[in-house]
Amino acid sequence: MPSLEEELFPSTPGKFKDKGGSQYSMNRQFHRCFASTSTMFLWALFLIALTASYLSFQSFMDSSTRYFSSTWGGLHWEKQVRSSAEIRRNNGFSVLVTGAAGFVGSHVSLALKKRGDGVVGFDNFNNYYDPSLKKARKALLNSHDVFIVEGDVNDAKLIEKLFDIVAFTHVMHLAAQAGVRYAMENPHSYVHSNIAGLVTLLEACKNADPQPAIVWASSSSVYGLNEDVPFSESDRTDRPASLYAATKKSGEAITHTYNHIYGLSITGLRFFTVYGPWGRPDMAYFSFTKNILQGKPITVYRGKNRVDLARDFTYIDDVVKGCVASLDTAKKSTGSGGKKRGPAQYRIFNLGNTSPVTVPMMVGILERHLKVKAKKNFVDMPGNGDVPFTHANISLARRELGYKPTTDLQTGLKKFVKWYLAYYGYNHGKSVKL
Ligand SMILES: O=C(O)[C@H]1O[C@H](OP(=O)(O)OP(=O)(O)OC[C@H]2O[C@@H](n3ccc(=O)[nH]c3=O)[C@H](O)[C@@H]2O)[C@H](O)[C@@H](O)[C@@H]1O
Repeated sequence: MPSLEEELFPSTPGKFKDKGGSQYSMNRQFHRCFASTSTMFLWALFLIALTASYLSFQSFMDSSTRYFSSTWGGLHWEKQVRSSAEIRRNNGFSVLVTGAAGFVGSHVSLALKKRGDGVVGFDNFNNYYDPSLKKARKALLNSHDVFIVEGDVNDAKLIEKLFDIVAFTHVMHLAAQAGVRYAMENPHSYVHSNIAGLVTLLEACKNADPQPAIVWASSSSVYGLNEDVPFSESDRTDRPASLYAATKKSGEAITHTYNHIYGLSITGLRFFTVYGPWGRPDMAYFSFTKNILQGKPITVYRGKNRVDLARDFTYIDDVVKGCVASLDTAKKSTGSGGKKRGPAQYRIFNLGNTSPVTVPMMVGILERHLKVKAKKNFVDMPGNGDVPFTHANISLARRELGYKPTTDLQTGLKKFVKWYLAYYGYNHGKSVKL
């Protein structure tokens, strides 16, 4: 005899043999029908309860994850933000520096703090390159009373909170997914930081009252396949050679929209291969130094017809002066309550050095400073987003910002090598840090 369970939930279709007809059969059908309706009802209830408990569990998990992983909030945290933002000079600024634990961000933060501006840093400490270097930069900034908020530029709530606490006069937006060739490995990280993150930040700036003026990092890579030298701001930038360049170019278009609709004051800076102490380990001069000291070979790319690649390498201190001058000359944003009250400033500047150096020449300078011969493998430039050369025309920045780079590659790399040896020692990664 089949059990009730078997009757209600027959395990095989073969069990339904009675096609009906008899009273007994009709009763059974009625019973079956009633039983299946009430069962369906019970099941529906069960599913609703299950869904509801799943949803509340999810929201509990969300809030608890946020609570546990959150490194922001609370009275002490707010006090740190406020104190870091304190202005200590007449007519000084309070600046939110995104990417403050990064290469350019840490240098700019220090320069601003040293002259008496209030600086609040912001960084997500991601592991694109060794986060311990970012932590070391953070420690350096902390020792100069610059507090770095740990967070992602996509975190709208956190940015909004920062604007609630501090009426930032300026935002120096340097947080980005950098690196030209890595874009082929991890394309979405570029969209996440350089596009989505940028929009989130601009939304917060647009809503802030007063609105800050924004200075942000574009890139020389936007010139892409441009062949007019030197590169001028008015040259074509619609032929990017990498997704990285495309996201920076998009950033220029996006910031223009926010300037046009909401009156945000915008200055975009096209950096040209910035290098120096506390630099980025993913960049060629840095990774070459590491390999040369460890006796490992380096790969030197060559362009078409074996032409050497060249870059307008720009020293960090020169770039910092350009960044600070951009903040100093930025006009106020004109919007409030999400509405533009009048036309706002929109600028783009090249911050380069105006004297390109070939990659093999850069290696030669490193060899001299390191007193070690490099093992060079020359390889044809892979089609991975690289451009053959960059060369900045800086007349506009000179005229409008008083920008005047003073450090040649020889001098700048000497300072870099000195820092590198003090920081890592001669055998980076193989011996104890000095
Ligand atoms: O100024 C810019 O627009 C860009 O400058 C650099 O990009 P890049 O000039 O490609 O800098 P590196 O990655 O340090 O490369 C410098 C040169 O060395 C070459 N290289 C790189 C790596 C390598 O193993 N071998 C090699 O010959 C590259 O082809 C390039 O010509 C930065 O990485 C970007 O974030 C920045 O936006």
